[in-house]
Amino acid sequence: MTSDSQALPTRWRSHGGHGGVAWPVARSVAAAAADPLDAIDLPLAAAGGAVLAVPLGARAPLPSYNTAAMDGYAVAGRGPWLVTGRVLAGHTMFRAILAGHAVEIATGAPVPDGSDAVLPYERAVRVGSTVDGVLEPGRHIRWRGEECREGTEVLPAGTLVTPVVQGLAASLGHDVLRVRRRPRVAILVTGDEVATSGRPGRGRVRDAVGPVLPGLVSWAGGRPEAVAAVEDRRAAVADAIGAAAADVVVVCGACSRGPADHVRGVLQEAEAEFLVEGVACRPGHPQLLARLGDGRLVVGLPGNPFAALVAALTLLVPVLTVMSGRTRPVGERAPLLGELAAHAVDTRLVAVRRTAGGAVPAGHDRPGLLWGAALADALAVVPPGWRGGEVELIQLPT
Ligand SMILES: Nc1nc2c(c(=O)[nH]1)N[C@H]1C(S)=C(S)[C@@H](COP(=O)(O)OP(=O)(O)OC[C@H]3O[C@@H](n4cnc5c(N)ncnc54)[C@H](O)[C@@H]3O)O[C@H]1N2
Ligand code: MOO
Repeated sequence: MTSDSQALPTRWRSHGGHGGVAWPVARSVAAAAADPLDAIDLPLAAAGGAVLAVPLGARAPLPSYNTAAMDGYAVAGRGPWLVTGRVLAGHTMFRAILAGHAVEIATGAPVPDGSDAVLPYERAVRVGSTVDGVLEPGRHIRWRGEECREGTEVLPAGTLVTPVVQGLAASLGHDVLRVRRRPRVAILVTGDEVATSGRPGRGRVRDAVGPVLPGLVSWAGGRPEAVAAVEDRRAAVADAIGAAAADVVVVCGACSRGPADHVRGVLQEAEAEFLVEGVACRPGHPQLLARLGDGRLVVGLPGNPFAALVAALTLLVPVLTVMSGRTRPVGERAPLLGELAAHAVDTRLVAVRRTAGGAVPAGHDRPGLLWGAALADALAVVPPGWRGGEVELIQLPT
């Protein structure tokens, strides 16, 4: 939750024309509408992308035994040393050696008690069964617990479980991680003109939003259900929303005010609480956020694909970020380069590429096409009346 969201009323309504709540307010209302989900235990391999619900601790000292850091000889006392055997990684046959003795040792093998150092092969002179060299006490041994003591808190709660964290957790002896449950997201795509394969013919348009949402949802911390196509009939939209077993239901299309735009009507009939109903931004103003009586959140996205992407980044991503326990990103700012006119009352979301000198508009960012967004790596947030200078950048899904 951001500080600007705390004093906000819970319900915001569009106020005529394009109108709608200010874009930054919509984003804050979305974040404030969600709470982190419960903590669950997941097998290590399945925990990627979730957030630690509790700190990650070391279940063993690391290394867990005195370990050879080089291939060579573990030596005890002063040289030359009598070589009494060989110990490889994974083998523990030499518990201890006496002063004047050495064992050949592989990197990763347990160093026998009594050893003073490991003498690497490169520094060793072997003659028959004796070896000699300059003893550097303590060298080339990773001592038990020197990297991390048992019980040490290594990562705080709230850390995103990345592949690197999964590797670290394995080193520390974890098989299961306690993480925040990731929100389940149902994805409904409406529109009788929408086709899911082939070349779009007359009166048909390829679904360009269904292919975006699963990746965007995962990237933002959620777990997408399979995309479901929904007929442009009120009962079909109502049934699909009603039956969606999810924490968040995303509906694409049918969010405006035309004869086939059923989402608002269905939500009104269900006595949903409207939290955002129209946002003063371009593109993407016909977007909405509502809470159903059973607590599920519904995010309505406009049908135009770039407008849908903008709306998903405005409402859906903050909701999923909070539910999944992730940290909301600190607003990145950069100068906006090139000729660009702000809108008088609406926030513009402009597809840009980051460069060393600032953000450069990618062009091709009409509401109906994802061309500009596909060329871009961020959206520039251009406030109404902006006259130049730095703007906020929001990350596009990767
Ligand atoms: N009287 C008004 N009409 C419209 C307004 C308005 O304020 N008053 N806003 C316009 C804007 S802006 C947008 S955006 C659209 C949003 O309308 P809907 O959310 O109801 O979306 P649809 O009407 O279903 O579709 C709009 C457009 O996008 C195409 N579409 C739909 N779904 C997909 C998809 N999955 N993939 C690709 N393209 C899709 C659809 O064919 C339409 O061309 O409303 C305006 N009208
Ligand atoms: O706001 Mo619409 O979303 O421009 O195409």
